[in-house]
Amino acid sequence: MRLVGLTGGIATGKSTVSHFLAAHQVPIVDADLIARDIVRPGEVAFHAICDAFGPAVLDADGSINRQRLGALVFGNADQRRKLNSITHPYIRIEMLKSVLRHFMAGARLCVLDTPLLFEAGLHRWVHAVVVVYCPDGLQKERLVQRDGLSPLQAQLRIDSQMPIERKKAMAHFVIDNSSSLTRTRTQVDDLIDQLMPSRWLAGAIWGLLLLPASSLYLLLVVFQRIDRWRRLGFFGRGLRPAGIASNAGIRNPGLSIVNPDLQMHSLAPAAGPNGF
Ligand SMILES: CC(C)(COP(=O)(O)OP(=O)(O)OC[C@H]1O[C@@H](n2cnc3c(N)ncnc32)[C@H](O)[C@@H]1O)[C@@H](O)C(=O)NCCC(=O)NCCS
Ligand SMILES: Nc1ncnc2c1ncn2[C@@H]1O[C@H](COP(=O)(O)OP(=O)(O)OP(=O)(O)O)[C@@H](O)[C@H]1O
Repeated sequence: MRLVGLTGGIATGKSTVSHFLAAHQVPIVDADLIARDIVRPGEVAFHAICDAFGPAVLDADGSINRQRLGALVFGNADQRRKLNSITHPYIRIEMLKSVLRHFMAGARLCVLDTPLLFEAGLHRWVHAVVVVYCPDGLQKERLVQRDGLSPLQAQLRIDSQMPIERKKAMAHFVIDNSSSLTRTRTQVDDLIDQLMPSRWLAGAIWGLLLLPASSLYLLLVVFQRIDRWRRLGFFGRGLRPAGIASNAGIRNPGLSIVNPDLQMHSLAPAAGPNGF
């Protein structure tokens, strides 16, 4: 299977290109979707985010308010680094699991749709990098229009990433998405012709790597299950979920948190003097 990294700047058109790729039955591993899954209440990164950012980033129903967390991290490099250091390890593991699943299912090509491919160093792990490009003026215009942001908010998001011109210079392939969707689709069709490995090559690699790939997949699943049990305290006292251990206000009895995972742990034995 050939692994391709698809990246670009925010709102330069990665999802648009992914959509065209998916129409060719190419499997897509979407880092933004994974990033959303792992921060749902009770999921792996949720407690760590509560711990690091406090109750200000929670909604009344106990879920993370993405708009507020976004306002904190876009425009503040330290806060962004803090959020990335929590989420990125989990995103990487989920991406790897997803890649392995597509490999085991016999996919010949798999695309990692990852806005921060270069920033996170993931470009080193793929066969080729495709950058979806449009000039930054147009990027900002599309971002403002799509997300209803002010020009300043849009600029802060754009400035949180490596400049699109630099990404373009580092790409193996560039898809210019600054004109019509039809032109973009034509470029995607050409790209697939160039990137799709032959059946015999993909089949030979599949035969060779199926056993190690499935073993690695199984290991990751077991590792994650044990980690979850450990965090839930199934091994003796265990580790308290991060959000509860802090003095960031999560234990404030006046705060309405309906996540059962959190409630269960708020009944855990009293913490030591430093909260642990
Ligand atoms: C900050 C958050 C809460 C904002 O959520 P929101 O729903 O407003 O945006 P969404 O998740 O749809 O992301 C939109 C775009 O913002 C850009 N973006 C997201 N996170 C980051 C980041 N940490 N640094 C730079 N750009 C980012 C990407 O281009 C992404 O496509 C959210 O993006 C998040 O949890 N980010 C951290 C995880 C991450 O790095 N995600 C990117 C995938 S690797
Ligand atoms: N060729 C095009 N012509 C006009 N509008 C476009 C074109 N390509 C994308 N758009 C619009 O630009 C916006 C951004 O595109 P898209 O959502 O695909 O970007 P993205 O890179 O996936 O964004 P993000 O980084 O936030 O995930 C969308 O509203 C989309 O409809």
